[in-house]
Amino acid sequence: METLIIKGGRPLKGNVSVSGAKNSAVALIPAALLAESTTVIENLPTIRDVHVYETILAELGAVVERRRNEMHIDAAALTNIPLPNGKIKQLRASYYLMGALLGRFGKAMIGLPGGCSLGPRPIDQHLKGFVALGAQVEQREGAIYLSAPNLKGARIYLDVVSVGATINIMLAAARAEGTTVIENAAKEPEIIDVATLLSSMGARIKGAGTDVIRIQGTQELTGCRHSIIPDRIEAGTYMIAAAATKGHVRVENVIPKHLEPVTAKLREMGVHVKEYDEALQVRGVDSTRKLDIKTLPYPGFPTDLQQPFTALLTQAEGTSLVTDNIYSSRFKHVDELCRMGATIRVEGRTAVILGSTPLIGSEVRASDLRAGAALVVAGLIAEKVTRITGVELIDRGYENLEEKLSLLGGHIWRE
Ligand SMILES: CC(=O)N[C@H]1[C@@H](OP(=O)(O)OP(=O)(O)OC[C@H]2O[C@@H](n3ccc(=O)[nH]c3=O)[C@H](O)[C@@H]2O)O[C@H](CO)[C@@H](O)[C@@H]1O
Ligand SMILES: C=C(OP(=O)(O)O)C(=O)O
Repeated sequence: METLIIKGGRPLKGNVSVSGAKNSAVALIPAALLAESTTVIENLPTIRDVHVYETILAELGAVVERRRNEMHIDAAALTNIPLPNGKIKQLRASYYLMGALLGRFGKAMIGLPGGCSLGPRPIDQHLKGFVALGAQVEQREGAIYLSAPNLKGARIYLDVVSVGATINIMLAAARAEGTTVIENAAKEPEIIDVATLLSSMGARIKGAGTDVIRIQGTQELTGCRHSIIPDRIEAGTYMIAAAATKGHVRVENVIPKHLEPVTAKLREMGVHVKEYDEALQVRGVDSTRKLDIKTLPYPGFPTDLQQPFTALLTQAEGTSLVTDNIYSSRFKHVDELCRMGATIRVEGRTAVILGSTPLIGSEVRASDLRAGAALVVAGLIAEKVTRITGVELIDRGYENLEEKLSLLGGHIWRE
């Protein structure tokens, strides 16, 4: 079992470069299976979710080659074997194999996905979309069976704004006959990234990034080359860590627009944030003001940064409120932060965080990916040594976390 060890109390200083986005990578890899020729994905982060996907692709018969941060995927000889469980359960985004295999073969059998446990995470909107495209859907013994000899474009209104359902429907629709219209679609930058790849492969997609997306499908998708957008959640985590340690950090290789909600909230606290074309510079201050945060679908404040931000708010002056409107129980980090001396109580979907609280290094466990990020931020602030277990969950989404933080002067290592 690996442990992350952090000796806190050192301000982070210097430059850090952000990797490609996890939530794009895990959608672009299955999207590549829609073509019968080679797709090259650049700026791929070296994270566990990508590694698990690589092994699933090998099981399916795709020829996968890794060259540094590139993945070459030749899906010409792909086979449509059932994927009931195992690797499928190790990540949330395995659900994209439903849309990809349905599009490519007209049928698929996939186990229910895993991913971070944040409260109920149904996939009813994904399935509603597949049914609208003409698929028969059956759920039994923990797996989904999909079959659609002829996928046909349709108008689909999502009852819930869902990143996964929007992308999954786009994948299947890219090879459907005719036009699909997704209404009340999610607008996250990762959706635009997937639309860009599918367009380069030959589908015609309009409206990605708005709440109405039109996809004109084709059977003629071909491989292409695509570079992944920067990971706004990784970038936000370094911005929060810089503010929390009262450091001075330039976060490079970012799209500042994608981080507007984080920049706005840091500025509201009194933290200095400067925007450049492809970088954000964060300078922490001695005293910060309390805040209220409400998570929302993009362009609102991202739920994936609510947990690390909570660690920062233990240092603000006054009592802050963090409400998660996306997930009902994304608060498993709270008990661990309290173990480190924080005073936080959870009332329904809201964490009430008492500020100006010194944190003391302790033995804590990352229950999920961003809970882990919250504990890393807390460990960087805390007096004495913090030992974090559950590191494999942090590895799902952060490339070279200790190296990047060490280069910024953080005292962090893995045992
Ligand atoms: C791999 C990936 O990209 N993961 C991201 C994706 O997860 P994921 O795609 O799973 O999240 P969704 O956007 O689908 O979920 C948003 C909300 O809709 C609900 N819902 C979703 C689908 C559905 O069929 N029915 C339903 O009720 C969910 O329970 C949740 O309350 O977006 C989340 C919200 O920004 C992020 O936290 C995750 O990091
Ligand atoms: C919740 C997350 O990931 P996933 O949906 O892959 O579990 C996340 O990246 O914070």
